[in-house]
Amino acid sequence: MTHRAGFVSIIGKPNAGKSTLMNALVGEKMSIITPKAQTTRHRILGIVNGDDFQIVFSDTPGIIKPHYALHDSMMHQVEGSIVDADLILLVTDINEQYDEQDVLKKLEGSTAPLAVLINKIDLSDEEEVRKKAQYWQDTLQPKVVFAISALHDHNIKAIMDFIMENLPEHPAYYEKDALTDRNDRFFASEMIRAQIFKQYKKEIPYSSEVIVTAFVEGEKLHRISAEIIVERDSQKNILIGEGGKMLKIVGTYARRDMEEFFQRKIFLEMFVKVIPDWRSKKNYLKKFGYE
Ligand SMILES: Nc1nc2c(ncn2[C@@H]2O[C@H](COP(=O)(O)OP(=O)(O)OP(=O)(O)O)[C@@H](O)[C@H]2O)c(=O)[nH]1
Repeated sequence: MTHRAGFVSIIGKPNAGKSTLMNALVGEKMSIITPKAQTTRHRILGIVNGDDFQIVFSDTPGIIKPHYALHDSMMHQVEGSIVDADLILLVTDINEQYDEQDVLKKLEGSTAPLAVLINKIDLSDEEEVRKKAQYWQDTLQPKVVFAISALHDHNIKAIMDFIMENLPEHPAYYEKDALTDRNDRFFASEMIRAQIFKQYKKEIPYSSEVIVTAFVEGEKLHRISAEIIVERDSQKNILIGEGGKMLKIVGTYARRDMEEFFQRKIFLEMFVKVIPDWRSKKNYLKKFGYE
């Protein structure tokens, strides 16, 4: 029996719907999804296994011009995933105003087969889809252009078929029961970060990082301790809120998500810590897992 396996990179601008697509393709809630741009900070692998195939998806941070060392790391992860790719899925929001130069630049020199996915077509009409499809065909000459809605599972099957047709012959890269390269600590910290993105306005989410400092597994209960790092005292105060009100909301929702994800009761404690300008400091970024 021939076996197929390969790396499929999902790239695009912030907020295009990359994480939503990855979760739809993998069938698991692997990447956190929020209405805010730049939610995803790490490359996250999502693996789909069959008897004679293994697809290794990479969800990647949205492509932007870097303003902090943190962004440099995020963009390196995108570049790495393009280099590794056997196939590239470029996700673009149908309502994007032809402003994707940074994305096109990243793709220069890449020889992997490319599919352009015009996403969120549920928010548009046929005429616009036709125009955009033509634009992408002319601009990048991809192997194929799909009009999709990641949120509503529209045309996901067609993407899977395209991937299967273009997957190289290769042995599996990961164990056949692996779903991701990330561990439970990572997913726990991401679930807290998702709530920070959802509960606060602009500044706090982008200035926050979450580190799980302890993860003790029990048969009935997991005990999880986490630190939330912010850049300034003022942010710490906002994050905690009056009498701890805001932090309690974050904790409550994050705990619920964790209980669903891990299928266990969760005891969660969180501490807020200030590290001035951590986003610009290489040593802290390294410590937080940004290479
Ligand atoms: N209407 C509609 N909304 C969508 C669709 N796909 C994604 N969204 C929404 O778009 C927003 C961004 O989705 P994400 O999947 O987090 O986008 P992303 O590209 O991973 O974002 P970054 O992490 O910033 O790179 C969320 O509010 C999604 O619910 C779609 O097909 N239709």
